[in-house]
Amino acid sequence: MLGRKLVIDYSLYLVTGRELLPPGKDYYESLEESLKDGHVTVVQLREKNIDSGEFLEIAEKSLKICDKYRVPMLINDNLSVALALPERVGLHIGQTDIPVQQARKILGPNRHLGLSVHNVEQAEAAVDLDIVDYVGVGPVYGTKSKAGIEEKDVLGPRGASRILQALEKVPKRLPCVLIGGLNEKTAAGTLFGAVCDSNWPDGIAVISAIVAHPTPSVPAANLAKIVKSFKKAFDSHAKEFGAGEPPFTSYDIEKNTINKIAELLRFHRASQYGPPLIQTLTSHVSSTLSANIALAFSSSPIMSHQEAEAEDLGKVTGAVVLNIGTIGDEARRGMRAVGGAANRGGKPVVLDPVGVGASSFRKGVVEEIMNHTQITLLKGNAAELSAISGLEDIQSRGVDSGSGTLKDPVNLVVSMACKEKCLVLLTGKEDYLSNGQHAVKVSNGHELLGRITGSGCALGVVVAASMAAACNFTKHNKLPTTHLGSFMVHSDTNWLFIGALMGVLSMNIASELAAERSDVKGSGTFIPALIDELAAMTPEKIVERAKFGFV
Ligand SMILES: Nc1ncnc2c1ncn2[C@@H]1O[C@H](COP(=O)(O)OP(=O)(O)OP(=O)(O)O)[C@@H](O)[C@H]1O
Ligand SMILES: Cc1ncsc1CCO
Repeated sequence: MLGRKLVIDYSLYLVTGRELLPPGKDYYESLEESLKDGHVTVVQLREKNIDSGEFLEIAEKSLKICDKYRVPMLINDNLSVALALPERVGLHIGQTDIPVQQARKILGPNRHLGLSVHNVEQAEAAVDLDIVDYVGVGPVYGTKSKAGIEEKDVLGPRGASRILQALEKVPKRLPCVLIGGLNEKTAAGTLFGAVCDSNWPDGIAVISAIVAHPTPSVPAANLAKIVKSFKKAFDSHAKEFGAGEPPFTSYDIEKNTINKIAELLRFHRASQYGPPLIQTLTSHVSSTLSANIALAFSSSPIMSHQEAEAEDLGKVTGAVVLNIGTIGDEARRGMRAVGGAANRGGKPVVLDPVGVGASSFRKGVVEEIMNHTQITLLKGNAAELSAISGLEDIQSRGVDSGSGTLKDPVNLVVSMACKEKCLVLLTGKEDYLSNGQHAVKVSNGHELLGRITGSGCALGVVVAASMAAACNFTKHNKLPTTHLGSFMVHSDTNWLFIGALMGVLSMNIASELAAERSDVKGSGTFIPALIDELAAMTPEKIVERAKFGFV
């Protein structure tokens, strides 16, 4: 690598866009307001359709403002404008601009040079060349400032994460900035979502969220806070566990687990917060059973998938379930709105990717959901989780567990939890739950659960209700938490994990008690008995019957 002088903090990278200014707003005034509080860490001047003379004039005036606030400046595309400015002004180029090797040759070794990359191949090429100082990775979402972006080119956090993985190969880390559609709503989930095995984004590049705002210092401060929280949570976590591990601080999760579960169920049953509202977007097959199961488990179901009411409901929900069982266009749109509202409110989100391995349509839907929403818990049977993880040892033919057995279920849940940065619950005869550091195996349950339709879907609702209870519990006991999208980093113990485990145990122990009843003759009579036994579930029954262990 060449020794360059300028060291840039990429945390909040402002890209200018005079065409996006609110009516009547002066460009220089907007730039000064954006920088004055010290939140923006670097500025890129982006000017389209003007000649170099005018660009240089704007750049010279902009540089005065940047210098005043000690913020480094970069020029977009225009090599001659960059060269006409002092060497401390860098250049950012795209894939269709002057080839990067030539740009470096002309700029010399010391001028800062950035490159946009849109896919893994371009990222690998940038790494191999070893002549740029950082890359911009995007577009993460479709954006107003770059018309003509097609859906297929939009990376989403998961696509960005794949590019970060490719960048990781460089001996000296190549910094990277996420760009495209980032704003106060998308920033946190995107930063976390783009983290891969041992690489992470250095910051976010923002255009319209700042430039189009009448008071740009406000979004600048909010966005800087989000990046700072990400870095704080992520850095301390990464030091301890490595970049790809999810940011949970559950060091003492194995201690007194059963007592914690009992304490949480006691709190949930008597909660002064009232039954948590569980918004469930689910199949028409599972809807009624899931709603009754939620009621039996001291929760309040609402089975709405309407986009139009997502924001209103988001203010009052305790948790949401996104179940793709019989998903159509309306629910697909609804999931985007409901998932976004839940993430912004810090509410747990359960994803049930029903039958995901059965069709490419379902695969696409799940990929889409995981891109627009930060999932708190991913729940699936062996075929479903294998399909998502890319394992091919189990072929999915439908929506039920079937007879698939996995060679290494513990490794599957642990690695998926690390990769997807969420809790992962694998269901079947035995259930496995992991947060990426710990994995627990639950052996409770009854085979009748496998002989009724929608038991897995209903379990998703019970787990969501249990995690909503965990959130109320931490709030009630004033346990310190950090809200970052739907991530909740608990400094004491991971109550979301405890909550999810409480849900799994409650449902499975209820199934055993139901199956033992003399009035249960088969799967038909089992369903009402299961609802009754879940309603009658107590901390004592869980303590007495729970069969689980850390594996
Ligand atoms: N043979 C079994 N023995 C014990 N418990 C079981 C058995 N089969 C399923 N279960 C339990 O049933 C619940 C649902 O898991 P399952 O894997 O059947 O979900 P699913 O395939 O998603 O179901 P569905 O698609 O019908 O909703 C889990 O709690 C699981 O432990
Ligand atoms: C049978 C069935 N078909 C689509 S969803 C569903 C319920 C189990 O998930």
